[in-house]
Amino acid sequence: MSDHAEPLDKIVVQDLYKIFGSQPKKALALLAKGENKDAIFEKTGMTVGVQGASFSVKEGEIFVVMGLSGSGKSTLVRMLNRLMDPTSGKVLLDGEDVTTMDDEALRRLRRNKMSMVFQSFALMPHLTVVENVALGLEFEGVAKEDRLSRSMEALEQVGLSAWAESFPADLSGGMQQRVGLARSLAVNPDVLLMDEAFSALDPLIRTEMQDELLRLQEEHKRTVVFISHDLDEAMRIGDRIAIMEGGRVIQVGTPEEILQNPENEYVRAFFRGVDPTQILTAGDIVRNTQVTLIRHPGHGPRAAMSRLSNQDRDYGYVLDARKRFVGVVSTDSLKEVIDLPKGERDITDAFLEGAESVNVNESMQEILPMITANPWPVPVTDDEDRYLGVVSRNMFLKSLQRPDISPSDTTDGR
Ligand SMILES: Nc1ncnc2c1ncn2[C@@H]1O[C@H](COP(=O)(O)OP(=O)(O)OP(=O)(O)O)[C@@H](O)[C@H]1O
Repeated sequence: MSDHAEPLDKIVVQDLYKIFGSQPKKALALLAKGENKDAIFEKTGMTVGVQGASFSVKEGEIFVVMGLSGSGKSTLVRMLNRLMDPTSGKVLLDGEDVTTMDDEALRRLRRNKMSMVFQSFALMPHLTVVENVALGLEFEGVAKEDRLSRSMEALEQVGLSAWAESFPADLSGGMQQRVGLARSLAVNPDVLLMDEAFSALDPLIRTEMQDELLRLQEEHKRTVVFISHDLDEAMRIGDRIAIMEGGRVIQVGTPEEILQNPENEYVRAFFRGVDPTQILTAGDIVRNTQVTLIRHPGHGPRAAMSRLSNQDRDYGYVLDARKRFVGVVSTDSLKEVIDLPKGERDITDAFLEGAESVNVNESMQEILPMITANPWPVPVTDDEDRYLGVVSRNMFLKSLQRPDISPSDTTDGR
């Protein structure tokens, strides 16, 4: 039983379509007949922006929408707050249908619930930083004192309160992007829509902004829909990723799920570019706490079994008397051994194949195939073959989000 209730669906998208052109119905009819985007454009001159998108975004998660240029990411996300009107389908926010909202309801939605951060937005050079942040609120008709205090709060959240009275020209590119983020945060939205918000930044500042977003999430847990065409970014910040191809959402899942089970060649091609694995070693992310260690010899299968069951684990690591890692046992295999005639019941019989250990210095690139192929975590040993801990797929993926590991301080040979 879990202590935590499942997060609620914050946004539910149901069979959403966007056709650009004068006769959308004609294009929808052709889509229904199974014609594809290119054929429809050729026959009718109409462009299929998004077709049949259905998914939900959970409260508090960072949901990344990823895909090649022209795959429909921006169109999809702009329909969430009705910057674009869908041709058909529904978008529910907290159960309320956004697609049927009138102008007043839409204004309220954008003022209180959903705000959008763009890749490039113009800061007014003659306005101070805090006035620039307040601009969004002014636009939404918020009273002046309220505007300034909310803007100061937002600047504090992005670490720029000391710059409130400065002018944009005094700020670096990264700081200016923070001002853009602060502008959206000032609305105090439940939902942040971020359209390639960090793509124009140089790589170091981009990583810094990703960390900033993750830090803000720890404090506030907003629901974030983040468009990116960059897998590293998606894996680093995304709780789940939706992959778009030719207007369709072809796969939604955690990075781990997609990595393990890519829907098609297009998705696989994205994940071929997984790069951060090259800069992390197993030792960087090894963790001792997740496993139960079983001494061998000395513990019979029954004792090992009870240790595992006591801790609610399906597997344990077996060490020899000198604490060297010798293998893995699962409860299933232990059960089989317990059924053997007495005298033959050795824990060794229960060792699983494939739980090869890796050295602490091996890079994640090298152990990634093991991590994806095996259902259990991969044990990590030091140069003297002493067991140190395990690396699991989950930890590997999580490690991409760890701000304390930066590419510059993870080197091979540590
Ligand atoms: N206003 C428009 N009028 C006509 N076609 C459009 C319009 N906006 C987008 N499209 C088309 O819809 C499709 C999806 O475009 P969209 O901008 O949503 O893709 P994207 O994945 O966000 O691309 P990018 O990464 O380049 O921003 C493309 O074929 C595009 O040409």
